[in-house]
Parts: sequence; C-alpha cells; structure tokens
Amino acid sequence: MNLLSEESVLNALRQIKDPDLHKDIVTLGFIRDLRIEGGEVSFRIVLTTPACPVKEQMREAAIEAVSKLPGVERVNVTMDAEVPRGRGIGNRATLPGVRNIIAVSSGKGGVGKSTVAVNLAVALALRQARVGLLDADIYGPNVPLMLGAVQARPIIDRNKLLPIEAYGVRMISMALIKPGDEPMIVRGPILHGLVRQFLQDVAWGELDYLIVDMPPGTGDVQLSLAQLVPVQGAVLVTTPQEVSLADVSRALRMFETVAVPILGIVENMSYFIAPDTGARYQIFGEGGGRRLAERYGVPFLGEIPLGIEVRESGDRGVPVVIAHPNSPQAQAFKRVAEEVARQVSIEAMKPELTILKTNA
Ligand SMILES: Nc1ncnc2c1ncn2[C@@H]1O[C@H](COP(=O)(O)OP(=O)(O)OP(=O)(O)O)[C@@H](O)[C@H]1O
Repeated sequence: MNLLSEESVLNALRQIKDPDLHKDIVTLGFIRDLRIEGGEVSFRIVLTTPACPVKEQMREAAIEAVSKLPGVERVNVTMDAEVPRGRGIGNRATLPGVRNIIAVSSGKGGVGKSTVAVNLAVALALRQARVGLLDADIYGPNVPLMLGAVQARPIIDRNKLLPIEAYGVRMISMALIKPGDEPMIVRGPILHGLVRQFLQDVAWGELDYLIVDMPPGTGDVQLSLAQLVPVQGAVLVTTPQEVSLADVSRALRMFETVAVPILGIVENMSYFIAPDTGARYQIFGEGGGRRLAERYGVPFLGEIPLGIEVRESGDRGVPVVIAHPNSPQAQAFKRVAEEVARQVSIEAMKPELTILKTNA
C-alpha cells in the first residue's frame, strides 16, 4: 500500500520557513506542480526573488524533509522564481507589465548613484530577472555612457518608444532622445510631462524590476514619479563621509511624505583595496552608511568598495559586474542586488493591514 499522499508531502514541507517572510513555504504558495509517481516525488519551489541567497538551503531542506517520509525513493525539486507584483498605492495607475518600480536616489550628487543603478540593474538581469532602467537624471543623464549605448537611438513602434537593450537590461534615457552636451533646462510642469512619457510612452514590456536612476537630491522628478506610479521602494546611495546628514534625512523624509517605502541604504566608495598588496584603506571613514541606516531604522543594503575598475568600466561602457565579475566591487554589487530583491519581496508580501496603516 502506498502511504504517500499530497497531503503528507505538503505537511513535511510546512516545516520549512522563508526566513524573511516568516511563514512556511506551503502557506506562502511556493510549492507548485506537485506530482507523486510511485516513490518519486516532484515539485517546483517558486521563490519571490531570482537572486535569493537561501535558494540552495531551501532546496536541500525540502529534499531532506520529503525524503524522510515512508515510501519516498526519489525527490526532484526545481527551483524557480516569480517576482511578486508590488502593491498599488492610492489611485496611481500601475504600469501594465511592470511588477516593481525601484527609485535609486541620493542626498547629494557625485556619490555614485548612477553607477549603483546601472550595476544593480545588470546584476539582477544576470540572475534572469526581467529588468528595465529608466535614466530619469534629466540634467546629467549618463546611463547610456555607462552601458555603452550612447550611439543608440530608440525607435518608435505603434506610438511607443522601444527601449534600447544593453547587457540584458531595457533602458531609456533623456540622453538618447536629446543627445549632446547642452544641459536640459526644464521647469516643473514640463518635467512632470517628461517623466510621465518616460513611464507610459515606452514599450517596457514585462518587467520584474524597473530601476529608476533619479536626479540627485529631492526635487520635482522625485515628486512626479511618486505621484504618477506606485513606487515599490527607494534605494538611497551615500558615501561613508556623507557629512550632510541633513541631505540624507531630507531625502528619507521626502519619500516618506509621498508614501514610498525605503528599501534601504547602500554605502558606495566604502573603502579602497590596494590592487598590489590587498590592503584595505578606509579613505572616507568607516561605517557611515550603516550608522545612518540604524539611525533611521531602515535596512542597510551593503557597501561597495572604491575601485579603479568601477570608474574605468563605467567610462568604457561595460559595467563592472560584466567587465570584472570576480572583483570585490562586482561581488559587492551582486550582494547589494540580492539584498534589494529581498527587500522588494518583503515589501510586496507585507500583509494588506500594514499597507492600509501606512496609507492612513
Ligand atoms: N565604487 C566606485 N569606485 C570607483 N569609482 C566610482 C565608484 N562609484 C562611482 N564611481 C565613479 O564616480 C563618478 C561619479 O559616479 P556616478 O556618475 O555614478 O555618480 P552620481 O551620484 O550618479 O552622479 P550625479 O549626481 O552627477 O548624477 C563616476 O566617474 C564613477 O565611475
């Protein structure tokens, strides 16, 4: 007699909890396509992020739990990911096909915000996520340069602008539409229209993440973005010596005012590793980003070391995660990408009740 039933397999799998979502993987709906054929049990585990750091542990735990059941001879587990759709906020129209919009922002200029946005986007695409990158830094759009796509010109198809594809990322930038060195001088209402067009008149297609490289500081573009679409969260980039706490706290407050959750703080240019000796130098001091995160009670997403490769790769149009995938900088960007994806899924899976509370 075969004692194996779907119910017993699911019960065994209920022992496994998602460490971030604090529920078991059956309740969370992660188990799909469960099949029992004789002593062979097969199923898929569908996680909420393609860059899940505990993926392997979860697979092993699942195999172990099910193998213990009487009658089980073989367990086949396929790991998969389905990024949850971020919640809509108020009456802001969602972009069809775009699951999560993530703003990459900074308190002040020059901290490496665009470098972080580009490497974050490419690192997520390397994990098979469908990623878009909107360069909304209208005054200094340098994303195309960093992606080696300055010469590209987007074409219009059925009234929509087709994004340029680079390193698996679909990208649009003001620099592609209005090339040249003259600065953009635009006032609030026109800016609002531009941001709206970048969102709605671009054929983004199906995206797990749309990363938006914001202009530095707090201004009209930030407000427009938050008013036009539900932004799943903001990533704030700082340097360790970002002395101006005021800038950072202004940025945090602004996102709070427009009901955009803070996914966390990334500290860029954290330390320098001498390529010849491997010695580590804390050029700008230590731990500033982490302290800021603690102070404001938001997640710390990681630190990116300074490295000549980062700047050179940026200038050459090949992001460091592609050009030097094993460098400490690339590894750090990949860890930050995992952490961002993790925070996005935590935000997206938060119970409705908390959402109502934040909106109240
Ligand atoms: N970790 C790093 N190591 C070395 N160079 C870096 C690092 N991060 C950024 N840079 C370099 O610093 C410069 C500024 O970076 P980036 O353009 O990304 O900053 P930003 O904050 O987006 O600037 P802006 O505010 O002007 O838009 C670039 O030349 C970039 O290559």
